[in-house]
Amino acid sequence: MAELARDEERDLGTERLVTASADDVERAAEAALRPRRLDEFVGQHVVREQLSLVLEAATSRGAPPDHVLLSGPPGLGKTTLAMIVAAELGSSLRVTSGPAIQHAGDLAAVLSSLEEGEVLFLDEIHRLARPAEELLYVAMEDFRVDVVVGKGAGASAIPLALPPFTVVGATTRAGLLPAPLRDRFGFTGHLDYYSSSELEKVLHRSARLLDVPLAADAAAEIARRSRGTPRIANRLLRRVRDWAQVRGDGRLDLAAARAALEVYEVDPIGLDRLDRAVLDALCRRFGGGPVGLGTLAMTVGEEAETVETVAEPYLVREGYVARTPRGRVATPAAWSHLGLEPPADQPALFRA
Ligand SMILES: Nc1ncnc2c1ncn2[C@@H]1O[C@H](COP(=O)(O)OP(=O)(O)OP(=O)(O)O)[C@@H](O)[C@H]1O
Repeated sequence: MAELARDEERDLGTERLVTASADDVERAAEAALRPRRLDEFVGQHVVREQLSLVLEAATSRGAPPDHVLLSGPPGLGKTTLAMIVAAELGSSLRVTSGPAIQHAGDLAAVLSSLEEGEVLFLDEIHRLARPAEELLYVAMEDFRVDVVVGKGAGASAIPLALPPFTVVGATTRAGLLPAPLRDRFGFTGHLDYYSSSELEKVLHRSARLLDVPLAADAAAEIARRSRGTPRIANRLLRRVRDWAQVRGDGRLDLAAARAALEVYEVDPIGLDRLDRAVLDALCRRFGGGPVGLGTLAMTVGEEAETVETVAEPYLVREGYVARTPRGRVATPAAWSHLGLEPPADQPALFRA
């Protein structure tokens, strides 16, 4: 069920400007903006410092580092960091993902083709099938895969030694990883949402790479609307660039940023049309709630899953909506964002 929700989020999310996930076309556009080395990677100071120690120590020992697990929401830089790990080690990166591996044999084929010191990036590692997961434990710990030959009672396993390599696993749901798999990672880093000033740095760096003039106040405006996520910041930057080229004078200043983001219906705190429709329904139609998810979804003309997986996570994270056992409730921040006064009989939960 959790997986269904995740897929739903991906399918529906790609149509939104403020989604944290990306489709293949966008990933191609992103490639040009990826930091290549650890010192270009903005923010995440703790993970960066810890990872840099792991990598430097391994390099000075002349041996591959411990396996690395990166967890955190989409769009915060897990893939970028995996690429950086390979670059810092001066080795090549092989990329696959949990859903791409249908059978244990697929993973055995990837593992047995690895060369010494290579980095294997396993995205969405929490979605590996159980038999593949078990094969991975052994490969990570003993650098060995057991190749099964024959079928049924006559089947036997032939151990195949692997050269030392490093797995970089990425997951948006570390909690779903079984403990034995989690334990195989010598280093685990959790990526968190970025501050506005970190996102401004990301934006200035991207603007330099795209060769567009980005004013400081425009960068601050875009950063504020980017939901703490570099992927969203870079996407909004590209839309502001479009506006400046077509409707403006090519400069990405504050007026251009505001005008472009108004066209794309991304409001001053990064809410889009659906987010605002949810808040609006909660406050104006249901007096702040509590209201059930199904009713709320029907009111905004969306499926319940869409409201739950696409709009709600950010609204809840930012404190505009609370989920209570009796239903969804608008917080005082939601009322004030809509420019409305909360009614005197607001749920007890939020009365001063
Ligand atoms: N710390 C950072 N500094 C600069 N740019 C960043 C940083 N983190 C991410 N980005 C940019 O954001 C985009 C998305 O990053 P990335 O693909 O690494 O995210 P992800 O966490 O792997 O997402 P997903 O879980 O969807 O695969 C990239 O284009 C990258 O350039």
